[in-house]
Amino acid sequence: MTVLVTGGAGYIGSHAALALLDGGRDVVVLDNLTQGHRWAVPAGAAFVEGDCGDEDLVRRIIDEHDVTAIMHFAGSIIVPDSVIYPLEYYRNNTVNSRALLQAAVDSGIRHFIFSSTAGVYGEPNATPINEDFALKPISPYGTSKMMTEKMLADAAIAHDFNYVALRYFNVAGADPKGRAGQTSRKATHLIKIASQTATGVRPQMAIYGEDYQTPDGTCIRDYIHVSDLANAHVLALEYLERGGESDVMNCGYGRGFSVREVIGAVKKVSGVDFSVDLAERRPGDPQSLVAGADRIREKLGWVPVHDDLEVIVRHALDWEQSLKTREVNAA
Ligand SMILES: NC(=O)c1ccc[n+]([C@@H]2O[C@H](COP(=O)([O-])OP(=O)(O)OC[C@H]3O[C@@H](n4cnc5c(N)ncnc54)[C@H](O)[C@@H]3O)[C@@H](O)[C@H]2O)c1
Ligand SMILES: O=c1ccn([C@@H]2O[C@H](COP(=O)(O)OP(=O)(O)O[C@H]3O[C@H](CO)[C@@H](O)[C@H](O)[C@H]3O)[C@@H](O)[C@H]2O)c(=O)[nH]1
Repeated sequence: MTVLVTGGAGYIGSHAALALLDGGRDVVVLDNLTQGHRWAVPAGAAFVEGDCGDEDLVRRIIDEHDVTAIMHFAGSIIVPDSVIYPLEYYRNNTVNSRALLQAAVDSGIRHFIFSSTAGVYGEPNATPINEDFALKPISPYGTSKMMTEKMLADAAIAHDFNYVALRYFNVAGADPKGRAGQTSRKATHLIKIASQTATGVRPQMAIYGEDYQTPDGTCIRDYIHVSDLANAHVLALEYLERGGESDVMNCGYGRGFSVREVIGAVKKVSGVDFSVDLAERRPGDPQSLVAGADRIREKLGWVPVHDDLEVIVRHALDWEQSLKTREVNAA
């Protein structure tokens, strides 16, 4: 009765592994460490270094660890990179997910939870975005995730498993106990970058586009605390184990903040008035993404506990400081 967590050496997967372990479950992490770190895998989880697209390896892990459910976080995650390297994104996010799914079906896995994204909606013309909105991704990243959702839906009809695809909006913050956080080698996320700038890791940052049709001209996103998101995965697993129907669910708080508001919050919480430039729009960026977040609350009984931008920012800043100490100690 073990949960296989692909991508569990990365940001969200490591928090989900912690949440599972905190709940008394056994966890095995599979990660190829292209982005994640061995030290980010929580103590208490078994670890296998390898690729989630390696069907034989996955079948072996399922067998050896008595895996009954899979949480699939492994993937390539940077929207603008996907515009430049689309085939790489389809390989890692779609082709490798197909292989993982094949191994799961072959091995009789009954429950599957997938990291999808708000990026599957593209540029919707209404807000908040509900799960039944049309899927019209505007980046290869979004399309690569949408294709995996479609595979899951078809495979769940043909085979004996149920699944939840969780469509994350913008994930941020860090474990409140300081056990995990965002460590990506190539950080692009707004709150991470602003926290790095506030803590002196970067000299300055830029706002990508101030000419959007929003109140202050900058893009709007719905920021969800990573620990609330990790908890949603545990609830989704319990739901599937109760025999819940396969479904897709948005993960967000239902409230949007502009890029300027986020930077203002980081300056306020850190007390540092760092330098911010203005840059061109970034390719593949939708103007506004805010979750319609009723379904997950109703179906999973999910009740977020960190639904506060300043709390998210505080935890992100604390993690950034702890990373600096870690680097000093490692040097
Ligand atoms: N961070 C966000 O805001 C966000 C939003 C929506 C969806 N998601 C999705 O959530 C998942 C996790 O994202 P994250 O922010 O933790 O990213 P991350 O880069 O921190 O973690 C991904 C992990 O997967 C590993 N990995 C990548 N390809 C692999 C492969 N083929 N086999 C094995 N391991 C592999 C990496 O080494 C890394 O540890 C991704 O699928 C991402 O698309 C993230
Ligand atoms: O230095 C920066 C970084 C970001 N932004 C802007 O901030 C907003 C948010 O950007 P970012 O934090 O990079 O997140 P997204 O591009 O919205 O994508 C994230 O959120 C998506 C779901 O909404 C996920 O699918 C992706 O994996 C995840 O990277 C966008 O308008 C960016 O242009 C800046 O202005 N300056």
